[in-house]
Amino acid sequence: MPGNKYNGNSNHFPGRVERLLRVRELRKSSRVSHLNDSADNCNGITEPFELEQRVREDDNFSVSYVEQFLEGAAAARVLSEGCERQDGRPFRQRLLVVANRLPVSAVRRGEDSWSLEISVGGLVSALLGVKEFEARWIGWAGVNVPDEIGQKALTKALAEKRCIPVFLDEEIVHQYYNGYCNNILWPLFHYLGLPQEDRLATTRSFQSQFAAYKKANQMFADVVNKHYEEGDVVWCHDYHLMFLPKCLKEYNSKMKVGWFLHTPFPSSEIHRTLPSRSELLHAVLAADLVGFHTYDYARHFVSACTRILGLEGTPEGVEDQGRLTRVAAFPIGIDSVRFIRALELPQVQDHIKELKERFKGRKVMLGVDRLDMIKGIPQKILAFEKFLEENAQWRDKVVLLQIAVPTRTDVPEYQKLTSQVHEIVGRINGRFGTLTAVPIHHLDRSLDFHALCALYAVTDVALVTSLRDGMNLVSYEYVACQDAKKGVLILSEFAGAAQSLGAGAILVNPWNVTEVAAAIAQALNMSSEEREKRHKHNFAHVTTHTAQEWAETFVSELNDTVVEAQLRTRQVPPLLPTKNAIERYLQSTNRLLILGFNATLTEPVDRKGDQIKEMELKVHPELKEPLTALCSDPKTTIVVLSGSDRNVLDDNFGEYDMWLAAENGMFLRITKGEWMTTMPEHLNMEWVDSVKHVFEYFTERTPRSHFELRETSLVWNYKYADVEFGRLQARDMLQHLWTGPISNASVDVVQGSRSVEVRAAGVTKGAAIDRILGEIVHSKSMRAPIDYVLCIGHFLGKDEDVFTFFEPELPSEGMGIVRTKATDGLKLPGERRSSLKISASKSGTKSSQRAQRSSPNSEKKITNLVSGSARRPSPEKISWNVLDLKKENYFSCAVGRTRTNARFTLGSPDDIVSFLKELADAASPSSE
Ligand SMILES: O=P(O)(O)OC[C@H]1O[C@H](O[C@H]2O[C@H](CO)[C@@H](O)[C@H](O)[C@H]2O)[C@H](O)[C@@H](O)[C@@H]1O
Ligand SMILES: O=c1ccn([C@@H]2O[C@H](COP(=O)(O)OP(=O)(O)O)[C@@H](O)[C@H]2O)c(=O)[nH]1
Repeated sequence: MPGNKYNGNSNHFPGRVERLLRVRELRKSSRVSHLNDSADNCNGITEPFELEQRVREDDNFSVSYVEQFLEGAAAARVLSEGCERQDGRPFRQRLLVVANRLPVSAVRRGEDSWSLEISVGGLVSALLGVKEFEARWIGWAGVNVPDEIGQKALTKALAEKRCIPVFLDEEIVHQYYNGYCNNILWPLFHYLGLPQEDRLATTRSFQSQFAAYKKANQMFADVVNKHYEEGDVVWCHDYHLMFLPKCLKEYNSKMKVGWFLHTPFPSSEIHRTLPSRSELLHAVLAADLVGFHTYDYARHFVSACTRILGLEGTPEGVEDQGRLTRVAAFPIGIDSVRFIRALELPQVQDHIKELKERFKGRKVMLGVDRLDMIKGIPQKILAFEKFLEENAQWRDKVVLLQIAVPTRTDVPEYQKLTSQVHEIVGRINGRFGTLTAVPIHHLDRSLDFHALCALYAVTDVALVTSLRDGMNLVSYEYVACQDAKKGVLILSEFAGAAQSLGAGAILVNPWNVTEVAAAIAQALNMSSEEREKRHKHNFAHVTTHTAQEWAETFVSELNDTVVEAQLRTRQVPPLLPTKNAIERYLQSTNRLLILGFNATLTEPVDRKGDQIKEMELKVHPELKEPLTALCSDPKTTIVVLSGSDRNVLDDNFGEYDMWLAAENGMFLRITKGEWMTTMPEHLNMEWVDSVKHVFEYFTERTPRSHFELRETSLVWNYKYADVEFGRLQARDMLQHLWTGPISNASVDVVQGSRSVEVRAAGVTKGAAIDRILGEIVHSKSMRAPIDYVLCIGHFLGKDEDVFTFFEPELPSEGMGIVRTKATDGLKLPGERRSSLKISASKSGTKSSQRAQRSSPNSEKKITNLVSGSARRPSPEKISWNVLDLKKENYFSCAVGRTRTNARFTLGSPDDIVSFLKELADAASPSSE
């Protein structure tokens, strides 16, 4: 195959980790040199100072911060390492960030005037921390703009902030954002289950919401496509845009597309309840790189793809027909410097003073959450109530400040939550409050950045009790602002942050109100030494694992994933050049077509796999005509070479005029004649009973696995069993076969992707082929050599020796098969061709000799193996080149595999059908 092992290319391609380590080093040294450059800067303004200066100068801090980010002040240094444009200027990679929400929400002030306010939420906070790229942000401005004047004016206002709007009308927002995103995906991904469909009005059924979701995603894609320039990196964010990678790749398969999920990805058992589960997974898999906050979420995603879609999960990601979607964990961080520096600002200091005064003599606990059911606000307040109940001495000495930012207020579940929280807070304040003080201060609003930083800095304990949370940046921000006070973080074990801040925090199960109450007591009573130790640990994490690091790592892995895919593609043989294969076929005089059966000529089955249907192999109904036509051509010999047993081939191909080679060529029959065996005479089959016991044992213990007892092999198949259990069982089985009592038997154990096969040693399709050829040549009384070979199949690695058997490009030395290079006068200078000399007195004798060579234990004679099968009598001695094959006339083709020895590939049996139809049409007498 071009570019495969025969090329002997010894160039060293650095592996993925090697490449990523290099990029990381470059990034680090670039940062050092950047800092040095900045320090040497004559006006002395380094980037953070510049930011701070702007903060001081600008009342509207948030918008200026957005501006600072979007102006790409620090530009794309990382990826520009070593890359200069021809004009010597550094290459700047553009990053298109695509998220449902823009970092600013628009408020209409007049027909053509708009003001912009920063959007609240973890995604916005994190991405604003990313300053290394020349970024454009594409998203929805959070407002319906039906008129053209308004749209134009808003587009212009946003363009100044390097934001590009996607205009979604009210109905779409209702069905896509409030409906599918926030009423279906959001609760499902946070383990809150799906809403009952009958609770929704008919216009809000799953179907219509999903249709709106797809439509909205296409609208985002249209805007990206409009602004995309070659070389850009497109980074899609979150559950709102799971369809986007697919839409983008359909438009331009070369686009570098990454997708990152900010929420948890739930266990596959939860995801599989979603009616559109498969479509969504496939759409995400169109991306080059898929990222999650934690390894757990990544693992759940891969497992959903293997269990629901039946794809292969590998340590790198998910593989579908040779294409890999890389899946990995990229824990997000915050721009810690921004918080640390903000604490020094006079307005923040003023806030801090005020707060200290206000809560003098009391310990202050803080909760900052969007008012969302995933944040566990009711559970938090109930735990606080329990704490007050059990610790009367603390009642007038502690206060809980709960900032509950209103969010998704159009969704009924969120409205209900607001009332529920108000009710509980009222009850507790009524119960424990005094005339002058209440234990809970509950605010239904957001705070500005400075007020938030001040709160983070003065409070003694932060209480994060999310029932599930993708990461939870509030916990990071709290730690960043606590370097003076060293407050305690109580953190839900169900927040992604628990994996990174778990060492320093007190981890709790938020559902266990008693445990949380105890954690509150522990935090309030903690010694300063312990607080310091815990804080130090988490502070180190928060200040090193920043939002910048997160984005740089993601984008550099995305770039690298594309490089890796290109390297992989180079190793993948090209698609079968069908036109050329047909042309060469028409020009040749003695053609041999070797066709596999299973997954080559079989009827397509539903992707999920219907076990009963699939186990009964059926030839593709559309192949009837082309096969009949091709078989009737006297210049063409067709052999179906399969692992299946004789009955299966009889049932499927009995009506055609062709050769059937069952059990990997151990039995051969021309359809007009009897079955004969080409089996080596002394093939040892004494192991069969022992292996059968082993297979029975594993089949009994592995639901939905089955085994097939053939005459020369046994196959245990676990394709329909639980994939992970099946693999474990296969491992156990293989261990036993390799090391147990039958390990010395003369067998080969062949591992398929979801099967284990045990065969007599030396039995392969390649080993059988010259015996088969001998019989065919003899039976057809062939006198002219075969000058065209087409060999197509979905073969196990071990059987791919049938591809190499005919390979004119291969040196003949060292091959276990009898082949000679053509040396006759027909050979032209520089011409490569394969030839096969049949020189033994009978093909069967030659075959059995070879089988003996490859299996030292095969001296025991095979007896009565097949009743009713005749061993062919010796054909008369023939000694001539039966094969005279120019490389241009050899077409080996793997079906549905990309790692192969074949020269070419085809994707599926459907492609074979189209090709054979075309071939038969071209060869039919009417088209001549
Ligand atoms: O824009 P909204 O619908 O009002 O919601 C705000 C954001 O909430 C979610 O944030 C998540 O991202 C954070 C950063 O990665 C993470 O720390 C947090 O755990 C997540 O809940 C949502 O994923 C965003 O899309 C929303 O913008
Ligand atoms: O009044 C507020 C309350 C919160 N936040 C920000 O909202 C984000 C919340 O992110 P988190 O990851 O904790 O949860 P999410 O809301 O994204 O689910 C944090 O960056 C907070 O600083 C804010 O800007 N103003």
